[in-house]
Amino acid sequence: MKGAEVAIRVGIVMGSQSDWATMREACAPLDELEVAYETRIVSAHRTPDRLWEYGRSAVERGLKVIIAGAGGAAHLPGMMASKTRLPVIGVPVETRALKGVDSLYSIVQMPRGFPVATMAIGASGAYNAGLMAVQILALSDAALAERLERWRAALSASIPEEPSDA
Ligand SMILES: Nc1c(C(=O)O)ncn1[C@@H]1O[C@H](COP(=O)(O)O)[C@@H](O)[C@H]1O
Repeated sequence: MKGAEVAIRVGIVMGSQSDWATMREACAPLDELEVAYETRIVSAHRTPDRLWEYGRSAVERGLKVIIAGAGGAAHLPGMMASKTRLPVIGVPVETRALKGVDSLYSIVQMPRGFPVATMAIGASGAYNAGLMAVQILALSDAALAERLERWRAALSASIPEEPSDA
């Protein structure tokens, strides 16, 4: 749900347009569970002033959670976490040279005091980042918690008990 009328609670930022193919996966659970979000390209390396302003204004703009995805020398999630007290969920984007292990290590090894909740590499990590944002918001939103419970029950029910050849 790309927020127009409703309050935007989740900010999805990524280091480059080239991350969008991965980061769009984070939108799926937010759309399904009716959580408004915005998407922005913000780079610690290429647009440091944009990063600073985004992190500085995030709380006053009403955001509750930030999802940050980047690849390679992925400093964006950590730098975002240094600028805002909002929870930052990091998504390591897969890279050609090092398969995203470079991104993962860049994001996950934060110094004590400034954590980034780091997901798995790639599209599944981005999807889970969206879901994690929903879970955080559901802590203080009973209607969302209810939708999330139903969504989880439906997912569990869709998993077959036995494997099949089909
Ligand atoms: N890791 C970062 C940051 C950052 O961390 O600030 N800014 C861009 N990038 C990454 O560079 C990769 C290649 O970007 P291009 O495809 O634009 O050359 C992307 O995965 C992006 O996240």
